[in-house]
Formats: sequence, structure tokens, C-alpha cells
Amino acid sequence: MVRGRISRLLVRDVRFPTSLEGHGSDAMHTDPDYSAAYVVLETDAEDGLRGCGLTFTLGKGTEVVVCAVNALAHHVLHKDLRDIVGNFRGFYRQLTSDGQLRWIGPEKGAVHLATAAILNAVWDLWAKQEGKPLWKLLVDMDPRTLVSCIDFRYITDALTEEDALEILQKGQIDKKEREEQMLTHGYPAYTTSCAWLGYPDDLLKQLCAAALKDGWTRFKVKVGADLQDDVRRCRLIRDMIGPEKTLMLDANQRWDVPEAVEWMSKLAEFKPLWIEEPTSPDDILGHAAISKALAPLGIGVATGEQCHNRVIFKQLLQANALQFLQIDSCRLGSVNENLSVLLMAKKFGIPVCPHAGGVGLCELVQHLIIFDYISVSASLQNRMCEYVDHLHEHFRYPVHIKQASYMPPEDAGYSAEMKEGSVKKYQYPDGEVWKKLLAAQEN
Ligand SMILES: C[C@H](O)[C@@H](O)CC(=O)C(=O)O
Ligand SMILES: [Mg+2]
Repeated sequence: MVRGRISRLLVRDVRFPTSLEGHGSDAMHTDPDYSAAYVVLETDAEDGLRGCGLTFTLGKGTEVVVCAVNALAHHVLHKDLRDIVGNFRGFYRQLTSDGQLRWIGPEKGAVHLATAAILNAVWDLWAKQEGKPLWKLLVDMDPRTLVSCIDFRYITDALTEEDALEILQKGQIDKKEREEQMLTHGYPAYTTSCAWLGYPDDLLKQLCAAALKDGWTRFKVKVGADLQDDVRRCRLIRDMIGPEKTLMLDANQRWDVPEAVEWMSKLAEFKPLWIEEPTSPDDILGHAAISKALAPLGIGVATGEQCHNRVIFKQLLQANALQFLQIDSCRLGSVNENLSVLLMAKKFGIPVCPHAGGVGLCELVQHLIIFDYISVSASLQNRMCEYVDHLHEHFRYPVHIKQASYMPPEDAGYSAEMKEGSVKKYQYPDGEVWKKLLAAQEN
């Protein structure tokens, strides 16, 4: 069924001026323009199917990632899709081991984001050719094939191929029931849309009231820039949602380790479930120290949206440094590397609560977490997937939220395909939106 040689790779720099209204703002990213390095793969198979993939970036960072995608393109061009997916572990390793590009990674930074964009497009194409949404392609795949997509290099001290196989084989039990449950009720979500750091209090109140009306029960608030502001905003949201609903806080790496502990002690009265990214995403022992200090206050540590690769996740797990693990469909090396992290999380008994939002992240990551529930974790305890209500209108197959849950996508593919009209309009710098904005800046 898998067919065709990759005949063309096209990558576009697509940016949305979200910073103009403070959407997506946090304590470190004060002017985020949600953007994507958007990849389209064409083949010589005469089925008209194209593989679409992206990685999430912010504004100017996109041009760097676009360059990296072009630099990696020769690995995928003229390859037979059968050869790629037939030896997916080998292909993943080929992309991440490019003798020259590896020097500016390895498996991190712009070159890894570019790897994710390309591989996301490959998975989209594969799922489209099989006529299934990606989550279903994964759910129906036999455990050995799933394991053959994973590069275990650097993680065998925490997860061996045999461990992975055992977890996936256990995951086959009652799989059909869990699939039915997902199709009926969806995967539980939380919203970050009400409380970006740049939003004034009036807007916070208005958005929170609307979210409560729509049935949301879990809310994330951005913190970390100013303690008095945080106290005021947390009080406002906690008063509106009441004591029973769930509140999470996100500092986006703003603090040093002792500062994180001290600051969170002051916010503990608002009963947050977790503090997300309290410090540098690379500081594994720092996260462990914060976890230990905040445990008596009933506050967990969540991190992952800027964890470069499976090695960082392995160490966070080994060091008891996190209580909630946040995979990201575009930061890690696509489905391949995310599979290894989902399996490690299962082995260490840590719940996965994916990072979404941005542009396209909700569309993609819903597939991974639905697969995780059906075939790996088999649990919804302490688990939820982030949702952000921005930019879905630019996708051909946007997410479908029902009663604060992600409903499993039905269309074939990885839901990454953008509307061509949107790509043209928001392409940087020559899309109509940017031409106007850039001209206005000059005057
Ligand atoms: C810059 C992004 O909007 C970031 O704040 C997202 C994030 O931390 C989250 O969704 O969590
Ligand atoms: Mg975050």
C-alpha cells in the first residue's frame, strides 16, 4: 500500500502576527508570533497525496529552521517511501546523524526542529496512503513494527527494546474498549487560552467566564514576571473557577532554582496542580530539587515543551525531576522519538500531559496522546492534553473539541495540512498580511 518516491520537498515560512494582541505571551516570550516551518512532500505516485508536516516556531526563528530543512532535504528526496518506513529506525538515524549537520545539534536546536518537520510530513503521507488518521495507524500497528520505528541509542539504560515490546504487548489488552471510549468521549483537555501573561484582567475575566460556560474545568495561568501580578491574577482565576476545578501555573523557565521554590511557596495558597518549566529546561537536577521542595505543598513539576530529545526526558525520569511529562509533537524528532518518550513515561509511571497550542501543535499532538491512552498508558488518571484556541481555522482538518475533550480525528493523515490560502496570505515576508504590516512599520 505504501508507494511512491519523494519527488519534491517544499518548505515555507508561515507566520501569524499573534504578538499584536498578546496571544501566546509568557514571562520569557513577550512577543510571540506563532509560526511554522511548513513542509510539503510530493511523490511520483499518481494518487495526488502529499505529506504535510510542520514544526512550531516563533517569528524570526522560522527562517533558521527553514534553512535547516533545506539542508536536510537531500536525505529524503528521491527516496522510496517504502524504504523509509520499512526501515524507519534507520531513516531516523540517517537524518539525525548527518555527518556535518549533526555538529549543530546533535538532536537539538534548529536542526532537530527541522528533522521533526520533515518526519511529521513523512508520517502524514504514510497515514494518508493507508487511509487512516495517524492515531489509528499507530493503534493498528503491531508492537514489533512500532518498536522498529524507535532509535534506542542513548536510552537503553532506561528502556530496552524488550521493555518497549512488553509494554506495547500489554497495551493490546482491552485496546478495543479504550478505542471505543475515545471515540465516544474523547481525550480530556485543559485550556491555556484565558490567561496569557500579556492579557489585561478584564480580558482574563471575560475569557474565563466564557470557558466555564463551555464546560472547561482545567485552566493554566502564565506566571513568573512579577509576583504581585501573579498573586492578583491567580486569585482572580481561582475565585472565578472555585476550589474544585484544576489550576496549573507556567513560568516558562523564568526562575533560578531557589527563586522558583520561594516564588511558588507564595502561590501555593491557590492550590496549583503543577508549576510548569520553573527553570532552565536543561537543568535536570534543578528540576529534581524543585520537585522535592514543592512536594510537601502538593505542587508537582511539569516540563517538556523545550526538552530537546529523549535523553533529557530519560534523565528527568531517572532523577525524579518531574511529576507530569509534557511531550511536544514538533520539538522531539516526530512520532519516532515521541514513541520512545511515551514508553519511558509508562515504564517510570509518570503521566504524560502533552504541550499543545502554538500553531498546529493541538492538531498533531492529539494523535499521539490518543494512541498513548489506547495502546500504552491505558489510564486517564492525572492526564490531560493542553488546548489553545488559536489559528485552527488555517488547517484543513482542525481539531474538534467536545465538552473540553479532544475528539479523535477521522480524516486520514496527521492533521498537519494547512489551507493553501492561509499559507499564501501569511507567508513571510511576501504574504499579503506581512506586506501590509511591514509597510506600516516602515512608515
Ligand atoms: C510562547 C508560547 O505561547 C508558550 O508560552 C506556550 C507554553 O508555554 C504553553 O502552552 O505551555
Ligand atoms: Mg508551557
